Amino acid sequence: MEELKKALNEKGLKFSTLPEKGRCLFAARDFSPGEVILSENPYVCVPNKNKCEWCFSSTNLKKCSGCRVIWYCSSECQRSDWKLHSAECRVLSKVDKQRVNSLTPSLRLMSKLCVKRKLEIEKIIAMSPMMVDDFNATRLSLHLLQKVTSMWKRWFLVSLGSVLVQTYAFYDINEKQLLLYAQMANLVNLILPCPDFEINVKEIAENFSKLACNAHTISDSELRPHGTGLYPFISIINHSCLPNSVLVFEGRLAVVRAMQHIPKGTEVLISYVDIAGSTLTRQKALKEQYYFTCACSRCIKLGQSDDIRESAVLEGYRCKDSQCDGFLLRDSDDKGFICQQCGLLREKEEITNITIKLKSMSEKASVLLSSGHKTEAIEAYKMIEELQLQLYQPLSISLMRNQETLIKEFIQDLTLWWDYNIICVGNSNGENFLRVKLLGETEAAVRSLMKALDILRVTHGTKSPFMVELMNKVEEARAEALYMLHSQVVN
Ligand SMILES: C[S@@+](CC[C@H](N)C(=O)[O-])C[C@H]1O[C@@H](n2cnc3c(N)ncnc32)[C@H](O)[C@@H]1O
Repeated sequence: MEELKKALNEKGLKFSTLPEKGRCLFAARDFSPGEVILSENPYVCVPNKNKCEWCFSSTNLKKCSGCRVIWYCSSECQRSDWKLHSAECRVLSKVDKQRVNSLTPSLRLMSKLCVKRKLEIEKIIAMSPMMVDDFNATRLSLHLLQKVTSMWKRWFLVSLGSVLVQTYAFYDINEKQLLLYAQMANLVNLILPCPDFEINVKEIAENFSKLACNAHTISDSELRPHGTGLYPFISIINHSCLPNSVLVFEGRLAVVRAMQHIPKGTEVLISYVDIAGSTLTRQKALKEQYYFTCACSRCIKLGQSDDIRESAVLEGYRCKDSQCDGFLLRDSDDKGFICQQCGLLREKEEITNITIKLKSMSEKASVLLSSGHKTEAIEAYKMIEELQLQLYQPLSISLMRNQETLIKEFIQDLTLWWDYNIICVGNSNGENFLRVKLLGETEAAVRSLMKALDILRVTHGTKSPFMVELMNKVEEARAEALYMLHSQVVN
């Protein structure tokens, strides 16, 4: 613990604990917007399936010739990973070929964790200042963890009797979760039968519980997930729905940057969930995955008029009268939703019909996209957008997500770039990314582009390869837009 405190102190940070949150990270000096608060390589990480173990690339992949389980895109990546993989390779090479496909990323993360701890304990590699024991397990589950061993035995017996589903119903949600961890621990035991490693099912089940609220999804600058990692220092940072910092990834390196001025003595806070959601949606997500009720300044407004309005705008329906911009609330007779501005009722039946239609259209669009029918998929997403505009508020999250999918497809096809010729900033999970919107005005496009870049400079810095490439592209786009503007004036 002393070593941890010292390491944090050197970074201008202070470790503390609060009764309602557990461990916390405080600023021990002022941080300015865009400044890196903490950057950390993972203690262990695994890529999603079919990606390079080291850099997460999905091209030029070759299987490790030792275990024939994991992939590398180059010999440099293989060399960089060898210290840890050489031990894991021995374990993985003994996995029954039939069972290789059962090695999900979370099982692999667990096996890597076991391997790394063994190497540290045997002093083959240096001990990290923070071990996995330091991670918190979900608070609610802590007292239940003692039950895990007996539970997994019970699960094993019950599953033999093929009545697992009925038995699950006896437990509350947290016990259910724990049973799942025990089940996964048992799987690790079955899949990795290795005499080198004594697998302690209880310890592994505990570690799964710790991973659930401490592991981070490693995503790229466009928020595409590539893997999962454990970052001991970063896992001390608590959540707020109004965060002062943001977590981004540069490859496998996790970087926390200040999004605003953070005065000395302030708690460093990031968002664990999509902050674009309504208070109820955010709280549900936090409760399900992290087992706590957020009491940030946004959440304490739950049920107040401002919060009700915000939720209705983000997740509610629009007025039947297309000229009215009022928000709708459920009427007391449960016939539908009433516009709070003009009093018009939007019937439940109409809403249900559009919702069913949207669901079926979205399923079809997603099948078209995943099967490579890009043009048809884009047309389908445009039709979804039209229907969503009839149902939802203009700032609706569902609408924003659909536009995000459309934009990603357009961006990949640069010939369509200028059809969607304005760029603005979207926000998801507290991280900023570029969004292109159908507005069609070059001057406004350039203004939005520069605004987007200003925000991204704060969240992503200026030196990462993503930002360097982006700034060059933006400069090109700006020059082209100015040329277009100039041509319009001349003609
Ligand atoms: C990644 S850990 C953060 C560090 C944690 N406080 C600890 O003691 O290790 C996530 C856990 O911290 C707690 N937590 C995070 N943010 C919180 C908040 N705003 N209010 C209460 N608990 C919080 C929850 O128990 C959550 O499952």
